[in-house]
Amino acid sequence: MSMDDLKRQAAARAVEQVRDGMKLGLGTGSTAKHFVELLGERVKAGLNVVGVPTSEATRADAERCGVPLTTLEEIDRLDLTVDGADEIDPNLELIKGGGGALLREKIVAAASDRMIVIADESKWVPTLGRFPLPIEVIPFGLGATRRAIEAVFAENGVSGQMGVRKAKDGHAFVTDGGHWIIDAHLGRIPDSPRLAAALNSIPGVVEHGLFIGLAQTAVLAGPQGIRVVERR
Ligand SMILES: O=C(CO)[C@H](O)[C@H](O)COP(=O)(O)O
Repeated sequence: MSMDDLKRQAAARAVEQVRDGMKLGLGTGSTAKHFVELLGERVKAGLNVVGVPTSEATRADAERCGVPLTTLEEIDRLDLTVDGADEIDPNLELIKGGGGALLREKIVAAASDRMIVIADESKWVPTLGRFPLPIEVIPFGLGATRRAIEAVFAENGVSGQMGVRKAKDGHAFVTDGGHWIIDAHLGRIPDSPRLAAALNSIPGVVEHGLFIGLAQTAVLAGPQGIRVVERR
């Protein structure tokens, strides 16, 4: 079974949690894309839902699949967000942002009563940090922001190479919000809630990929089947 088959299986399990009338957050990435496609099939069969997309890519996918869309201006809260992740630890803390959509993903997850994270088993880790931590920054004053990030890393006992993410054309990758992303190769983040709070305090940091206390459920698909982990 391919990795993509596993991602689709996790997405299919999450679609089972969707009820008629729900307001949904629609994640970004290859796993979330399966969810949008499967949701679109149910909408065509008569399911009544609305979704808030977490990226322009997901907006395009949802439109293609016939999933009705709304915004967080038009509605106050979402019932459920389903999104992928780059890493998931046993406390259901996450690293997200490999696809560059972390800012909208976090806004949407925080506006949701429940978040289900869907992934293949390879995303499950004992400790976050093997995947480079994405940090979304304002391009202005980048040097100062980088130094402030380095100082926060030192205070939190982590270190590693940092680089501005590049697009395929070699220029800086620009997020949907018009910002840049620094990827920090930390290897291991012993206290992710503490690091997350410290990064939030840096001027110039718009958002970071540590999702703390947001996911209630992880649906992990592996060769042996599906494992569902609930927040303790
Ligand atoms: O955070 C994300 C995008 O910003 C994605 O959810 C994350 O990168 C996982 O992607 P995939 O499902 O393609 O492995």
